[in-house]
Amino acid sequence: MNKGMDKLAYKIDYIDGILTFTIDREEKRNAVNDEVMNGFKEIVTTIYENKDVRFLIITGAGAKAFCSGGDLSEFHKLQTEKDAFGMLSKMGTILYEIATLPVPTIALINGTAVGGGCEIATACDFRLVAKDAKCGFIQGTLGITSGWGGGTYLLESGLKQDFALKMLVDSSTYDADKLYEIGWATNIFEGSKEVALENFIQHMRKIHPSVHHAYKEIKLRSWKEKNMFERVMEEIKLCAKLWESDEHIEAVNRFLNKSNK
Ligand SMILES: CC[C@@H](C(=O)O)C(=O)SCCNC(=O)CCNC(=O)[C@H](O)C(C)(C)COP(=O)(O)OP(=O)(O)OC[C@H]1O[C@@H](n2cnc3c(N)ncnc32)[C@H](O)[C@@H]1OP(=O)(O)O
Repeated sequence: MNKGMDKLAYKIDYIDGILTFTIDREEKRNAVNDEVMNGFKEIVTTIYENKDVRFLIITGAGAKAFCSGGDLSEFHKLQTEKDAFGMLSKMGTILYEIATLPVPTIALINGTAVGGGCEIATACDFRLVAKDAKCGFIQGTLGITSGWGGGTYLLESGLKQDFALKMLVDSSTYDADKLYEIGWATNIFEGSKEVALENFIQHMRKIHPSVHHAYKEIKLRSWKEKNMFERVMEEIKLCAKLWESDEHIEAVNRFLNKSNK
């Protein structure tokens, strides 16, 4: 790192066909700011330009959090529905691009995944969840709904409809065992996340990439038929409307004031 320069908010590693994107803001529980969004955009471009990439892994730095959602201190400055829609639709579009990549995507959930963090994980094809991690669509506690399209991915994820909708309306966190029981977690792991990942992909690795691309195409064809992108954008509009509400503004102020004490 150059002297005087801030460290990047994310890391991108590439080893042997595996591209790993790590949100690197441990001190903010890996909250997504504008720089992280741009990093996500960068990996989408990298994957389309580099045919050697076979898997995308998304994870968070440290052991505490996978991702705590949008950076409340940064995005709280957005005051109008229009401004909120600008930020939400930027990330929502990037997340849709990630969700529609031709390679398998894996959320390696090393710790808490809440709010937008839970949306990022839900947009991935698979979720490997650390035994002590808690995850949830907690947006309701802030007086808003999921704002990056995660509600739509969840409702299309094949989870029993009542479980999926309950996760959204509950707005609370679930532990790893419960997440596995309802089908949101693909696997639960204890110990090293790298080992958990290796165990998970060891069979997939032996399969030719064209087979993976074909299966993703089948999945994504059905999404296109269901107008997923349009539905994601409608979801984002609903969140942008609630963004201006007193309830949202007060809830975020409460969180930020508590954190600053
Ligand atoms: C905007 C998009 C929207 C969507 O579309 O879904 C959302 O994502 S809304 C949801 C936003 N996320 C949250 O409401 C989660 C807020 N964070 C927490 O509830 C907790 O921090 C935690 C994730 C459960 C972790 O708790 P803990 O381990 O006890 O850590 P602290 O609470 O002490 O936090 C440490 C440090 O990190 C800062 N922090 C945490 N999350 C965020 C965040 N989302 N944005 C900005 N900053 C965040 C927190 O303020 C602390 O900072 P300092 O006080 O400076 O140490």
